Amino acid sequence: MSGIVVRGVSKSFKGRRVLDDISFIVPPDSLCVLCGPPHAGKSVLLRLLVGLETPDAGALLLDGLPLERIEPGDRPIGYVPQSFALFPHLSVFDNIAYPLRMQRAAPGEITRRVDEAATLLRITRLLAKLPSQLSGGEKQRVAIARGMLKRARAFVLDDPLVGLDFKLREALMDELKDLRAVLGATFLYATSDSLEALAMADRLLVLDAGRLVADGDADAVYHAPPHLRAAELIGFPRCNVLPGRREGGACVTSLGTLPVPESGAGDALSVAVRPEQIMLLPPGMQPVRGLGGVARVGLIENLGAESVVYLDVPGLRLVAVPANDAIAGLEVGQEVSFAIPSAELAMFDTATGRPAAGGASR
Ligand SMILES: Nc1ncnc2c1ncn2[C@@H]1O[C@H](COP(=O)(O)OP(=O)(O)OP(=O)(O)O)[C@@H](O)[C@H]1O
Repeated sequence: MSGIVVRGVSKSFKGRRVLDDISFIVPPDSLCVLCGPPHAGKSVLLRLLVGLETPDAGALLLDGLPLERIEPGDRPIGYVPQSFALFPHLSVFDNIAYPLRMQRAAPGEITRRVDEAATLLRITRLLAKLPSQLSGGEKQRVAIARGMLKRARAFVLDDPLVGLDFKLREALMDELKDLRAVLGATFLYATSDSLEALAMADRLLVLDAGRLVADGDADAVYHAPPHLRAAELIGFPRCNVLPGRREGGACVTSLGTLPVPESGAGDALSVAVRPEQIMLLPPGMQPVRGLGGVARVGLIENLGAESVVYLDVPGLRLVAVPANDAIAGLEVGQEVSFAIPSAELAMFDTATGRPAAGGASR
């Protein structure tokens, strides 16, 4: 099997399991994003691939080759670590050249390869500068160039855009996607930012507390999350989670009742409601089917292209991103009717986080 294969990998530190039986494949020549909150285990997983840590169990393969048989320094994997720690006393050229010097490459080759990487990352004009003379974004480009220098079939990038302002991140995201295509390489890219993950990913892996809770096409993970934690972790503004309980063939929530078929799921259920699934209704109109009710507008955040509206209902604050024409004239404190069509809602067994089979989820 080509690409990166992670099979049944577990890792503990001092008896505390930080990766629990992780399996996935990054197909060759694709960009796969590993997304998860801080401490999920993303860095540890990438460090296992490059050989900075050793797994307790499981196998890691690249293009069919078991990585444990290859010395860490010889693995054909480029690595952009999270803390890119450039040497402050070395020029940009020497920082990028450092791994090649360690490999005792010939001076001519070093110059050629550094120039090549600098051209790709558009930092040629910075080569003579010291890190202290660079902006945050420029430092990041230098770190990426250094990671890309290796003749590698795969690259792992650990949250390479963390801490940059949004505009720069957007630009670098596009550049990294182009760069991957130019290199024709396999990328595994870790981030804790779910919007970055959705923007970057061909394929999306969601890691939560050392467990893989989603693995699939980014769009599918967003619209039909395979686990409650994936619904909660992917998307901004955050997904609303409505507590419910099974009563016969129904899931009863404080906003109404949904049909739920018999399954192995427990009686405590959670309904995931994306902010854009909440519809504000014109005055006097009541929801016909699905969930809904009357809420007081708690807060309106204008994000430019869209507005986030916080709706207070007894015991619950819902986050909504209504259609633009629905919010015209809306004011804080006002009462509004809202509806949540049931057809697109995902429902989960609260105890396990797994989909409550069938139900209203797609
Ligand atoms: N060498 C180590 N010794 C002990 N614990 C470690 C070690 N490396 C990582 N951990 C622990 O493993 C867990 C996962 O860490 P990891 O750095 O992989 O998280 P992460 O998902 O990359 O988070 P972040 O987004 O904050 O970088 C954390 O609880 C961390 O403290």
